[in-house]
Amino acid sequence: MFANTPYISPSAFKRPHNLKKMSRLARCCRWAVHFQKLHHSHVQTPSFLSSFSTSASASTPTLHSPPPVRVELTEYAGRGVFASRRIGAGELIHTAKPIVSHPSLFSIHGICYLCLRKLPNRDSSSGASQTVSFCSKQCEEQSKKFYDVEKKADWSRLNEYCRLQGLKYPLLVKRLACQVISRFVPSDVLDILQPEIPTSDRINQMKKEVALLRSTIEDSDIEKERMAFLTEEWYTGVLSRIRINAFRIELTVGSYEDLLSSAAASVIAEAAVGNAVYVLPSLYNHYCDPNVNIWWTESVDAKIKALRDIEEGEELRICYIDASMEYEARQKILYEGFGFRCNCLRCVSKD
Ligand SMILES: C[S@@+](CC[C@H](N)C(=O)[O-])C[C@H]1O[C@@H](n2cnc3c(N)ncnc32)[C@H](O)[C@@H]1O
Repeated sequence: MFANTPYISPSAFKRPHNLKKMSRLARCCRWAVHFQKLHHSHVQTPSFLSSFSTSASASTPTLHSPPPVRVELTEYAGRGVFASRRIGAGELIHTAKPIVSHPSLFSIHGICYLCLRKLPNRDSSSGASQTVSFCSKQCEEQSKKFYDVEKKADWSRLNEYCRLQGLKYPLLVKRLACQVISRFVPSDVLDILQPEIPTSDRINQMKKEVALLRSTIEDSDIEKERMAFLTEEWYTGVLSRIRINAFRIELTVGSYEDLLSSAAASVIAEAAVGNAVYVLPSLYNHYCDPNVNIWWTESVDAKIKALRDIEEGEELRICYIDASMEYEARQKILYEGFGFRCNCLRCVSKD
């Protein structure tokens, strides 16, 4: 299983030339240590750690070969993902399972509560009295631990808060908190990801949210000591990482019926079925003319595919936003959402 985690180049650990490099190095070392801690942890190993798979051709993924990538420090953006061999256009580079996922409140009754797969004959927008469902015994089994915790509490206040404010990430934190309480993942599972630096407004908002989350869990019969991790510091750290690293999951259309319902959903609300955070996909940097693409077909399991031929040693980059947007709009969203100004060739030529 550990063999399937991406390779970190030893050169990333050698002869730092200056302090900036040393601090980047320290972050990279912490990341490697986290992988080891997770691997040796007595906590049940979550499925995302064994999820990397790759293939020589997109149609025949093999489960146990490591992906043809390595994680290294870049000159401009902390860590990045690089090709460890030549990769052909169209090749499925790897797949990934999420650390944490949650359906959007709009889709919640029409999709599997764990893998976000569409449930047959379900109208996603129907009544709030409906309970959530799983698409298979396997998803039900995998969710059992955190769902047993979740079922003990009344989440209506948190759901209402998210609905009114148009927020989705507190739902991911709620799910993660239930996973930690049920000992499905350690409380520091997201620490390997880069956090955003929150503004003071955001910090105040997060203080309110953690109070809401704590009081909801306190009102259930979960033992106090199992929620000791749930502090303002934990919530802020987790949400700051989710904000930079969460993916909005839009399933690619499979049938004519799917096409109609996704068209309807995009008019009524939005086409995303939910949000999720992964490990390896979160290490890809952004480029406005990307060489790889991340996409979802029937479930939350992500697929990373080469958009063109990639040489060994080339950095693999995805586009975080809608690449068809104009230069100014792209710069604004990247700066406000991800905290950086893009210097890619398209942006330099203001394309
Ligand atoms: C999802 S993380 C990507 C992995 C990250 N480099 C790391 O070390 O964990 C997104 C963050 O990486 C940095 N980043 C990604 N693409 C960038 C780019 N094209 N230029 C500058 N910074 C970038 C930004 O700080 C951004 O908020």
